[in-house]
Amino acid sequence: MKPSCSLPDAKSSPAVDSSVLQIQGGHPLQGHVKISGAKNSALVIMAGALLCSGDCRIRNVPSLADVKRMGQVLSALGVQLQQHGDILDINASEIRTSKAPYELVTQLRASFFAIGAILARLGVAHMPLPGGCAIGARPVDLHVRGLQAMGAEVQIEHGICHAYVPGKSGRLKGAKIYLDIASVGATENLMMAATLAEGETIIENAAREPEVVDLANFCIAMGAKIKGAGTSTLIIDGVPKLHSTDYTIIPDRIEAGTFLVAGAITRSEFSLSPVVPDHLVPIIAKLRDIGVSIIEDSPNCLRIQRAEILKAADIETLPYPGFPTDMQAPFMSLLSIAEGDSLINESVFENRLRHASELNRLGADIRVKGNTAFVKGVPLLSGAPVLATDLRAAAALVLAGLAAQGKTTIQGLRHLDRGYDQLDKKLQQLGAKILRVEPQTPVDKDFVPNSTDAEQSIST
Ligand SMILES: CC(=O)N[C@H]1[C@@H](OP(=O)(O)OP(=O)(O)OC[C@H]2O[C@@H](n3ccc(=O)[nH]c3=O)[C@H](O)[C@@H]2O)O[C@H](CO)[C@@H](O)[C@@H]1O
Ligand SMILES: C=C(OP(=O)(O)O)C(=O)O
Repeated sequence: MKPSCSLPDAKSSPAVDSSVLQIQGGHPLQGHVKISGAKNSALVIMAGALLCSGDCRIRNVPSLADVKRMGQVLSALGVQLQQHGDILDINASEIRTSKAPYELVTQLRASFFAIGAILARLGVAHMPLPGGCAIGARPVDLHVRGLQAMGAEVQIEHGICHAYVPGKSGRLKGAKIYLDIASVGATENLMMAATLAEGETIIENAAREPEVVDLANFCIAMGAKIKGAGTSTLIIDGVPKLHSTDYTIIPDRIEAGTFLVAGAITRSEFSLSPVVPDHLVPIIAKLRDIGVSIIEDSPNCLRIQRAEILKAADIETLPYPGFPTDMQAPFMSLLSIAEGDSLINESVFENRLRHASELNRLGADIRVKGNTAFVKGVPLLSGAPVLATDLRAAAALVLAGLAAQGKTTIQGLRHLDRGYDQLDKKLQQLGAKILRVEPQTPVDKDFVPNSTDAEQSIST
């Protein structure tokens, strides 16, 4: 592999956040959309490649700002990366430094998940506290306590988590770990650390998300000994070394869910693939409660059918296989135009309802108290300027804009671009009137609503 990194450096990334999305709502979607690889798998599997002393080829990598930044984190550690389309080659045979750069790590959450892998390889790691969506405090205490249980000395000072493994071998030791919360990131971080530890690690109350299983399968493909992935007990037998592999990431269930909601909210019929229907069970079940029909065209292809009436439904977000917190905001958009009153309880993150007030700008009737949103369905939304406050809030506003009468302008696209692979382009291909306007781009006259557009309604 050539000693270079083909991912752009952070400074050369475009200042995407000054651009806006303009949406002319009320146009039904049709055709087929291709679902990209899962963001939350890609990011943690890139961290997992640090465990391997040889080449790793990762396929179906989505094109996302977070993936670029994660690539830059690895590159800053001295790891070799090469990208060709959706294939990413990573060679971590040499990790030159144990210090991850603050400017990059603080831009995403998953960067912190690499501390376990760095510690397992080098016996020392210095990792700034992470960034990611501002949806709650998001501490890393479970990650730290798990690493300590495996024999690491860990201290957080001046915003940096310093960890080292005392003793000659520099290897972490297998341990029994109980997670107070079934944290996705802590499960992944500790699982990676345990693959190269001495002896057996048991993680109880482990997260069961498909992305955790994907990471486990990737590690197993490199020779790790992991049992129980997808259950709440993980048993990892440490090995001294992991070998090269060629691995394909699962489809993104949250992107697929977002397109299903796009179909429901615009009362459209189209198909999407590839998907793993099993990963979408809680999302499809909730859409069916709301009155949306979804059929399997083929084993990995779903078709959403035009919804006649959208009915209110209650939602409580929960760890997998419960309803995913990452789909809560998109469903809030959908329920805002359903018939009747819905109650949404966000129980995973303590501050993840900020999109409610932006949806109200579009004419929704949502009241928030604590972690609960009371959604009174309205017959119609109407376009307005809105601001995205986090990744899924951005998606929710795009969906609401597709359904609203007239023009919606969305700012804060840096959130959207962190986690959706060209959402606007994919929607355009389905027939949506959506346009990204860069600061220097003259405004497209077609997107200035005229009376015909403004009068057009997608209501039944
Ligand atoms: C990059 C990535 O994969 N992000 C996903 C991951 O985030 P992430 O791994 O950060 O989410 P967690 O599962 O860890 O968080 C769940 C809850 O546990 C709490 N907690 C977590 C760790 C800890 O040490 N202490 C603690 O108290 C969090 O504040 C939160 O309230 O899972 C979330 C829950 O499905 C998803 O919304 C994110 O999209
Ligand atoms: C919360 C999310 O991402 P992150 O954990 O990367 O902030 C998300 O994907 O919705």
